[in-house]
Amino acid sequence: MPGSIHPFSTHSVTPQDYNDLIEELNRQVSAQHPEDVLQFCCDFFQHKLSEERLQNRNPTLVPVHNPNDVFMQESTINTIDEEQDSVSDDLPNFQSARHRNRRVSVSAESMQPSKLTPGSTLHKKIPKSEPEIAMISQSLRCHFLFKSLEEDQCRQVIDSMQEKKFHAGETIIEQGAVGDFFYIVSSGDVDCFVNNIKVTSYQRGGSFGELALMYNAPRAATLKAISEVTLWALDRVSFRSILMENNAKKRKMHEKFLEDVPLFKSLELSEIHKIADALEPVNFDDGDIVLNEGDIGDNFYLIEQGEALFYKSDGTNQQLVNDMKKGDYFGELALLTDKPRAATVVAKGNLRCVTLGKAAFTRLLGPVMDILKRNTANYHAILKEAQS
Ligand SMILES: Nc1ncnc2c1ncn2[C@@H]1O[C@@H]2COP(=O)(O)O[C@H]2[C@H]1O
Repeated sequence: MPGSIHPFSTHSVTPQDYNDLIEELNRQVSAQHPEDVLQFCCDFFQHKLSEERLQNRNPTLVPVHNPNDVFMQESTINTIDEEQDSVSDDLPNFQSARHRNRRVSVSAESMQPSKLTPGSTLHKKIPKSEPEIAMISQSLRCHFLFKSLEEDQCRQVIDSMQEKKFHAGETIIEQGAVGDFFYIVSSGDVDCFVNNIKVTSYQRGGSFGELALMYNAPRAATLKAISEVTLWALDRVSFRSILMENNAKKRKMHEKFLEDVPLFKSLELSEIHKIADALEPVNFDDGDIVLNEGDIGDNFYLIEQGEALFYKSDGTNQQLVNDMKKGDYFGELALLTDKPRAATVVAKGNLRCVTLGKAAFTRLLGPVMDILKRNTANYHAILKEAQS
């Protein structure tokens, strides 16, 4: 616009403004002691830039945020048609990742739920049949990310989901691409490949595509339709606006505890965060059976509070073989070996645990798998001793 000052030009920032910014940054760095100072500074300025752009209603392109962005500001990814766009090619995480039929622009927009007013475009209501609503609702209830949502948040997720159809052979998600949607399968079969190796498949009620949206990471796997497929898709903006605040609370709650768990001492903070996100709390009263010897194993447990007793059957009696306390873990043996549970676990007093399902256990505990395997040798020794 001739004669007008660009709202983000240096003209709008006085030397005093600049000094104030630097001082604020210094204060935050001193208060929060970030592990990655450069990333922290980068997030700080991105946050400021996004705020200013929002105020000026000029959502131009900004870089993608760090998954651990403490400023709770998220970039909004809009998928737009190839022929329409004005796209940034300098998105650090996603430079080479471009979807086949879509191009991706990243614009500054607040993801804080408090800033999303009802009736805004983010709170859309896409009509669905009752059976589809029931199916989506059931699928969400089984998903670690959505399980703890309030009823109205769940409803928002369901309302926001849009139908997408794919033909047999079509790629739904490409490994390395930018994350744009989280999906629930309505009908058809979908195969999942990591580095061209099939790792799993999904049918009606199955869901995928959450990782890239949660962590601003490139897609971790390729998903292909192997029949005619209909999916319900939750766009990135809705996903983050509904889920992330909820998740931040959960992360805060478990983070401190996880950092003190000896097994996780070697992990990076970002790895701890991912584990915290996937945890599900479970409580037991005195004498409750947590799991039974001989059962199929489907969960890994960490003791957050209380004590657990381990019993092994000698054919007629139950023998006490071990006990565990806060920070200890159990349940990994059956997951590592695909064998039935090797002992019965009983709560002594009130027992509070957090659990990881098998898929999350395999995906997230890769970095400590060697330690887990090494430690199973101790169990074998304990169990042998108890049986002799
Ligand atoms: N072994 C696996 N590794 C990575 N992603 C997986 C795996 N199994 C299933 N997936 C899903 O495949 C999705 C690919 O996109 P995302 O990375 O967003 O989220 C990923 C998960 O939902």
